[in-house]
Amino acid sequence: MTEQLQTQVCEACRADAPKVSDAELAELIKQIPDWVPMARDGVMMLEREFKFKNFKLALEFTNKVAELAEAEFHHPSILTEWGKVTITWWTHAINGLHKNDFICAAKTDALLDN
Ligand SMILES: C[C@H](O)[C@H](O)[C@H]1CNC2=NC(N)=NC(=O)C2=N1
Repeated sequence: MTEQLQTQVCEACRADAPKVSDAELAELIKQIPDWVPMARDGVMMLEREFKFKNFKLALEFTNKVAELAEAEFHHPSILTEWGKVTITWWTHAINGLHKNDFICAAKTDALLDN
């Protein structure tokens, strides 16, 4: 579980896929420390706010996340505002967190590097 998340790819979302355990979450979150695990309506999610100087930069980042989502065929909630983008990852098929969500959160962070 400690292999670099950024280098991994998502697997197909299956309804019978296992949710990450509390122990796995505690381990995986170490690689994505800026993300906040949270429960909304009983569904575990990972959320992070990204700050930008204006709306144009926020939108450019939004589009990069959209391309990532399509490449991995795993899609987040994206809230795009002036100077801020809030990304929330969870797996709809299992109503909770799958390793895919951690991989995509790590890949989202990597979008800031380029
Ligand atoms: C049909 C189903 O929506 C697809 O297999 C994919 C699309 N993208 C997805 N994204 C996320 N976050 N969770 C899913 O379960 C999911 N399923």
